[in-house]
Amino acid sequence: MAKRKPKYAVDKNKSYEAEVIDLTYEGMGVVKIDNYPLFIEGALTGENIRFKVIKTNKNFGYGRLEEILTESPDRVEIENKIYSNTGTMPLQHMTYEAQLKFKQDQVSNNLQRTAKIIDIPVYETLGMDEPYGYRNKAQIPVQMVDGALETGTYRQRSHDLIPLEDFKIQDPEIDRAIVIVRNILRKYQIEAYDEVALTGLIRHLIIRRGYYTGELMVVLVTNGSHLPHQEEIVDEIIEALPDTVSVMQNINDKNTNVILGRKSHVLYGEDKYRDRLLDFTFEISHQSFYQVNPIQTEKLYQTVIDYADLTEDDVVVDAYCGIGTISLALSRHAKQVYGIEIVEDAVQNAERNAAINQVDNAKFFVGASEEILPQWAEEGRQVDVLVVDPPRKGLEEDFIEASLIMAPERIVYVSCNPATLARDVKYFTENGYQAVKAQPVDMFPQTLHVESVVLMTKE
Ligand SMILES: C[S@@+](CC[C@H](N)C(=O)[O-])C[C@H]1O[C@@H](n2cnc3c(N)ncnc32)[C@H](O)[C@@H]1O
Repeated sequence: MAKRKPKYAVDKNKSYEAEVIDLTYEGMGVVKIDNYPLFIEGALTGENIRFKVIKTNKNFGYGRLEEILTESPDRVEIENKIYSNTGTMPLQHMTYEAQLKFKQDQVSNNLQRTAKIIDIPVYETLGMDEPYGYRNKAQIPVQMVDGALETGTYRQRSHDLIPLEDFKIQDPEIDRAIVIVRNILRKYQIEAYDEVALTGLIRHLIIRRGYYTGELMVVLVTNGSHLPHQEEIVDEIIEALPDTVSVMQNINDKNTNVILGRKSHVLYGEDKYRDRLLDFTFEISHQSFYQVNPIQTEKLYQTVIDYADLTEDDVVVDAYCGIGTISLALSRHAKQVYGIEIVEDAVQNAERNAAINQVDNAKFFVGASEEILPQWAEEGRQVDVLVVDPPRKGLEEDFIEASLIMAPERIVYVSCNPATLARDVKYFTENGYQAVKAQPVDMFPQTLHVESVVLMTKE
């Protein structure tokens, strides 16, 4: 007997009208038809809309926005629709004030509503005066389009390249550099990699730029080691972009979505460029993490310094320290800082950064924080302030357990994911800590990413 289709409150491909009652963490408008929730991209809270149902699941569905019947005051006109196809600026239809509020709500919803940490104040998001042109790093896919090597960005949820020269949220000097390198590669008839046929050479172009130094690093990610006309290409890059201090080739010959391969070598200069933050100079190698929004990074780090509230007798652990940026910023206020970082290149940068900034009270350790901290706890090491800045998945239980044994007076948690932040803060608050305050910082305007800092103290 044929299976009967399940019946939902709505029918697929039919249009409905409803009021948008909320936004999801992915920025989609939420409507309800007979209590059945549907998510609609591009709709804003408070708007009355007409939408067509495009997908139905057991507990919720998705709709496509057809018409906005009454518009939210938070809506701004999108000048160029191309960015709606790229997905690089998913909040571009919202005023910047509304974006900041959306991010504050993400942090407070996760901490207060989901994790039930109700007494923590979540402050207004620290925003930018000019929320465009901020990214100091571009990782640009390269493809052949109509016979020409093109740089741009993928169409949303695909690997089809949309050629683009103005990325809006990147440093305009980086946009300019991408076009220059693209034209040089075209001149020497270098083929882009084809990920279906597995032929061709150039996969990605990575450009990083020091905001305060202007120094440029250019990385050509190639499928194979031989780069025809290597010398001419490198010479032309340096001539056209005289601020270039490093040209690297990274070889990635695997059939994978991962951008960087394991092997790299220097084609010009050294494997590093420099930038400055809070009066420190940092050397950054191509494998190392470095915050992408320099103006906001200084606000983020200043919040960490304020929340850490150090005295000159304090010993600090900066876990997930990258190239030692937070460690050095805190070293001025502490007796000793210990950084932990899993990427070896980043630790080498951190050590060198301590040396070039004449910091002699910061030491760095290569390894997983969830392995190193438990060792330190077992050795009975003392720590007064613990700073953590983990990747999106948050902290491992072994790490939290070790922190509880070491029992620092203050824990400053820097997070790029409010959901794992709330999960981890809850764990701490159930084990002898209280959450004191939370400060969202907008590191990624026009996008859904939410960064925040939380202070916890020992009860
Ligand atoms: C969000 S970044 C923060 C880096 C640094 N605090 C900063 O502001 O530039 C997270 C860092 O954690 C490192 N990392 C990832 N997993 C790790 C682990 N298990 N143990 C130690 N470091 C890790 C990454 O390589 C990266 O440098």
